[in-house]
Amino acid sequence: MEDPWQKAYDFAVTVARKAGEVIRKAGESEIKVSTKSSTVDLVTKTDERVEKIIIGSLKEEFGEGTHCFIGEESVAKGEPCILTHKPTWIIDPVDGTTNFVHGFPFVAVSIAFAVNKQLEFGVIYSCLEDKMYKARNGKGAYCDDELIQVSDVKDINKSIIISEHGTDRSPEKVKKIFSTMQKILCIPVHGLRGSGTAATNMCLVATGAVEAFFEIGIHCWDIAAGAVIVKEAGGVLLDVDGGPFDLMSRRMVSANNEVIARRIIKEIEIFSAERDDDMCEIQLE
Ligand SMILES: O=P(O)(O)O[C@H]1[C@H](O)[C@@H](O)[C@H](O)[C@H](O)[C@@H]1O
Ligand SMILES: [Mg+2]
Repeated sequence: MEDPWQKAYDFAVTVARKAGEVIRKAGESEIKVSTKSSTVDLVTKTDERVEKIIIGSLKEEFGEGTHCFIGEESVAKGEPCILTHKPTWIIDPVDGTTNFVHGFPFVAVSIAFAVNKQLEFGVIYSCLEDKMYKARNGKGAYCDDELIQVSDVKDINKSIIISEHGTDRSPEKVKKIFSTMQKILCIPVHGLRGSGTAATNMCLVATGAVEAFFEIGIHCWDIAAGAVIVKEAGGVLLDVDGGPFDLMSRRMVSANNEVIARRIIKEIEIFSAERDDDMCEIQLE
């Protein structure tokens, strides 16, 4: 049967590579930082420029009317962040902006595509490592055309777990984040890690380099592509309270299997994060 989204998938890979080249070549002035709101959420000219390139290319190829776009920088400028039944591109032009600014070598372009509120495919280009991760619903996950698979570790004591601190520095949230990390470290696990980009972290789960990655406070554009890649590599996605994964909830556990995911969930101290789709006042559907 003909796949209606094959062209979109191939195009996403091409656009992600093109965006990654722009990031790699960014000059001094394009790395200059401004800070969003009261957090330490950094943004550079490159974030904005790359998002324009990606959305511009997609609009040119697929038309503005039929496809919708949720992009980190567009939402920051007031565009709606609502997932409707329409074909929707979910884009993080530079995942790991803080890394990018500091020259810490993990920066990713993340592009996902959803139809009828279901994720159809995800593409993550880890542009400084030059690794292209991609997955389509029901068709497996790949890194540079090689099939990837999550680890088969079921014993939490033999695991490496990734967690991030996010960008919110309110003391009560930071306290909960570190308390959770302490509890997980002392289970004990082999180690705790963090690459500074949710997209790359999810690729590390998908390749079996780590057993799990969880975070509260991430956004749909950080994790949409990674969600398809983890699932297609044989992993699981859950909410931090053990319920079903919700892309717009700003919280997620991704893991190699449910045993590991649920063991971590037991230790997570949950704090509130405003939903992505509550950030917008206009409801489109
Ligand atoms: O803002 P960008 O796109 O760089 O993304 C975020 C990361 O992906 C998070 O895991 C991470 O914890 C931070 O919140 C970071 O901001
Ligand atoms: Mg991001």
